[in-house]
Amino acid sequence: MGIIDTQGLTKRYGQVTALEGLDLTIGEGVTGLVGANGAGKSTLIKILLGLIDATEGSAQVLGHDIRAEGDQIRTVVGYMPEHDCLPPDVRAIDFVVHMGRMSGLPPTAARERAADVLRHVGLAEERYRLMGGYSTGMKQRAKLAQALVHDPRLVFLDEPTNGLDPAARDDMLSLVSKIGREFGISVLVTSHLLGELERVSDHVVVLDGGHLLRSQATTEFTSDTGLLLVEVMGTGDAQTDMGERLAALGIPCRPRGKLIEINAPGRSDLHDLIRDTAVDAGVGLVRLAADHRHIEDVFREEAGHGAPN
Ligand SMILES: Nc1ncnc2c1ncn2[C@@H]1O[C@H](COP(=O)(O)OP(=O)(O)OP(=O)(O)O)[C@@H](O)[C@H]1O
Repeated sequence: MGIIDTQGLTKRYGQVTALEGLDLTIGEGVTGLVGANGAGKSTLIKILLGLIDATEGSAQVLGHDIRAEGDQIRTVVGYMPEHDCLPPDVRAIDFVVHMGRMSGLPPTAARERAADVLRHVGLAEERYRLMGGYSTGMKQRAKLAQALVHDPRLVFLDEPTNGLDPAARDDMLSLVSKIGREFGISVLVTSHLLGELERVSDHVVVLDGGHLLRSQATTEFTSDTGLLLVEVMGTGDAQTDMGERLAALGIPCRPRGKLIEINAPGRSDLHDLIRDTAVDAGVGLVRLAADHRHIEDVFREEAGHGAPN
């Protein structure tokens, strides 16, 4: 049994089928739930929280049945909704304390936990400001803090990077990773950007038009390509010099950006050869690493076109 299990889960909104016969098992750790806009990600989360009813099928969250035990589920699960839900004329500290109280924490514990989680998400001093004046990144952090205040075993984070610039996006993904690895809370995190969650997820679930397309460990997506990537540094055109020397030794290689891509799988002496060649050429070896595929590459190869995006 996983922390989330679904059997034949189906949701129809009138004529629209948002989820179709979903059979899914999700284990502990960080799971990325990816799919294009409208794939059914938010619908799945809302059904698992008991906020909306499934049309057909059944599901359990941490062993609790979603239809009969919604209250128990909400005491052990946190939820960061996709859309802005923060009252603008309330301070973050008061809001998060209130959410803690709503989840059953006594007043003192709620105040302590609220201060703790706001600090963890990077809103230390700012917690005394009204949330109406917050940037998008700060609002996302406040939403995340309220999802964590009652110390849940599992959190649902719906598009936590939405509307963030690249730096804030990176910060949010690091926070997601920290929740999973340092705090030991299991995470189900959604994104419509297929590759975005690769860095932080142990497992990836892909939805497409309400159907389950894949459910796999991230490492299975990002398998070794058999190629080696080398980066060198030196005076003049160190990359070309190194490439020409390797080619002269019969090593198939070509430039890839500022890297040299080497395609010689199965040569056991390759690492030594590259190191010796760098020494002979008088260049510094900055990087020598196996090349891994990215989740987007897997879909591009399989589908012959772009993956859900
Ligand atoms: N309340 C509703 N009434 C009617 N249709 C809905 C409702 N909520 C969602 N839908 C439809 O159900 C489908 C799945 O929507 P859902 O919001 O679950 O997808 P999503 O993967 O979360 O997409 P997004 O990233 O855009 O939020 C879409 O076709 C959407 O238009």
